Amino acid sequence: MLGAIEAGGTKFVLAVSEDGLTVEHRVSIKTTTPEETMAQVFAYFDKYPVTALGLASFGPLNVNVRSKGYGSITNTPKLPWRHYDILGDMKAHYPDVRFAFTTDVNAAAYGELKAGAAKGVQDVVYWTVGTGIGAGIVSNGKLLQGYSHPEAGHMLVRRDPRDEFAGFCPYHHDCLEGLAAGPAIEQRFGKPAIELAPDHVAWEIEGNYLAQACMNVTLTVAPERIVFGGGVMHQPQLFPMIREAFKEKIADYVEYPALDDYIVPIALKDDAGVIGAFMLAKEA
Ligand SMILES: Nc1ncnc2c1ncn2[C@@H]1O[C@H](COP(=O)(O)OP(=O)(O)OP(=O)(O)O)[C@@H](O)[C@H]1O
Ligand SMILES: [Zn+2]
Repeated sequence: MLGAIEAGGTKFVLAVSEDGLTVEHRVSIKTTTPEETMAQVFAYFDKYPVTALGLASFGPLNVNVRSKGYGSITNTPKLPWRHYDILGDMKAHYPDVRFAFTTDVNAAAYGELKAGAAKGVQDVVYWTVGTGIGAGIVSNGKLLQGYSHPEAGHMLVRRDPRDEFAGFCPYHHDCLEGLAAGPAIEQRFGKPAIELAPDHVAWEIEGNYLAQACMNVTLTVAPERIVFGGGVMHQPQLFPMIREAFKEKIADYVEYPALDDYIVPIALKDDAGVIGAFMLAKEA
C-alpha cells in the first residue's frame, strides 16, 4: 500500500492508495505545530500497512541528499516549522517504509505528468498561481532539483507598463509572485480577484506576467508542456491571454509545441499533489 502526505501551510492531506492512481482514503488536518500535526499524521498512518510513502511539503525544503539537513523544512515564515526535520521524524516512526521527499509543487507536477494534463510527456513545468506562485519541474521524466529545488515563482519579470503596484513579496517586492499571485491582484485593484469581471484589465496584466513566466521556462528548461493550477487559474479567460502574450514575446525565436497543447490547465485539480506523491513513493 502507498501513502501520501501533502503538507501545506494551512492543511495537511493524508491519503492511501493501492495503485497510486485512485485515492482510497483521505483526510485533511489543520497545520498547527509539528507536535500536534505530526501526532495526527502518525495516528493516521499507524492504521494502514503502507510500504512506501511520498512526502510532499511546503517549503523551502532541504532536498539535497548530500547535505546534513536533508529532509527538513528550512527558512519558512511559519516559525514552529522552521528547521523541522519532517522526513527524519517520519523515518524514525516508520523505519521499514521507503520514502520519497520533495516539494508540494514538484509532486503536483509529477502527478500531472503521470496521470493528468501532461500524461505521456517527459518534460513539464507545473505552475500554481494562488496565494503564492510555485513551480514544479520534471525534466527527462525526473524532478528537477539540484543543490536545492527550483523556486521559479520568485523569478524576475519585466513590469507591465499599466502596472504601478509595488509588489507584495517580502523578499523581492516585484518578483513574479509579488506581482502576479492572488494577493497582488487583490491589492492592486482593491478587491478580491474573484470579484473582477473577465474583461477587467487585471487579467491582461496577469496574462502578461504569466506569459513572461512561460517564456522564461521555455528558454531555460524547454518543457513539452506547461500546466497551470491554483486559485487564480480558475479564470479561463487567462489561458488565451497567456498564449497570445507568450507568442508575441518569444517572437518565434525558439520552437515550441502548438500553443493550445503547450499552455494548459491542470487536469487532476486537488488530487495532483497526492497522486504525484503516490507515484513518487512507488518509485522510491
Ligand atoms: N475563482 C477565482 N478567480 C480568481 N482568483 C481566485 C479564485 N479563487 C481563488 N482565487 C485567488 O487565489 C488565491 C488562493 O489560491 P489557492 O486557492 O490556490 O489557495 P492556496 O492553497 O492558499 O494557495 P497556495 O498554493 O499559493 O498556498 C487567493 O489570492 C484568491 O484570491
Ligand atoms: Zn519574491
